[in-house]
Amino acid sequence: MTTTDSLGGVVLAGGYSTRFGEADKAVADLAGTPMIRRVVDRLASVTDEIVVNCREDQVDAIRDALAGCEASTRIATDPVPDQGPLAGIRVGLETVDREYAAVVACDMPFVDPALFELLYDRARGRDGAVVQLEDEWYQTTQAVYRADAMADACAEALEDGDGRILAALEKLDYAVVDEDDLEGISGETFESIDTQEALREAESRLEE
Ligand SMILES: Nc1nc2c(ncn2[C@@H]2O[C@H](COP(=O)(O)OP(=O)(O)OP(=O)(O)O)[C@@H](O)[C@H]2O)c(=O)[nH]1
Ligand SMILES: [Mg+2]
Repeated sequence: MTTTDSLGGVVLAGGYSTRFGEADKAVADLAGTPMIRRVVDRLASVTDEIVVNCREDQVDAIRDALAGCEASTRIATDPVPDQGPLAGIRVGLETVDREYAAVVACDMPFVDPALFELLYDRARGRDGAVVQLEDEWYQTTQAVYRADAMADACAEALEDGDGRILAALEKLDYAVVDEDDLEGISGETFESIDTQEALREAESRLEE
């Protein structure tokens, strides 16, 4: 991994989207554009290298969904599928060639790129920056991490048999960004589309 002053990006797409039904939510159409493409396009405005993590059997469909994207993306597949998001973060961060990387899940089509600028700023000199909303979990799938530190922490947590993203985070020196720091950031940024119903609801808003 090299040290540059630029930010890389990792898009997590290796899950089975069971709440979504038969289809893969990563490539699901949201108002004419696949969800993952929306995420990549937004991430591309603040990063100069994007790695998509998924399973081997998703590669063709994801390549199709990203065809013609302005941002060039590399795909890094899970050596073993279904090991949880922590394993996906590890693969993505081991592949990305930047000191810091913005990590975002493929089902967050309204992700605000400005959030990553804020998180990158807070993360510098440390191992990462993560938002904690009031009374809520850390937003670990929309965060900035020092790639090698978080990849190592993920590997250690997985070796310990602890697949929680928080188990990896606890090993890091990370900055916490709270709600008061999010002025100017879109309120929709953390919305994740987990079900067909959520997809339809998001679609109706986009078509308003
Ligand atoms: N590589 C990898 N990524 C995963 C795995 N499970 C979830 N993810 C990713 O982590 C992010 C958040 O996970 P979820 O929203 O629970 O997605 P999901 O697991 O595909 O969907 P559900 O089956 O409905 O929980 C998504 O971007 C997923 O693609 C996994 O086992 N391996
Ligand atoms: Mg899941």
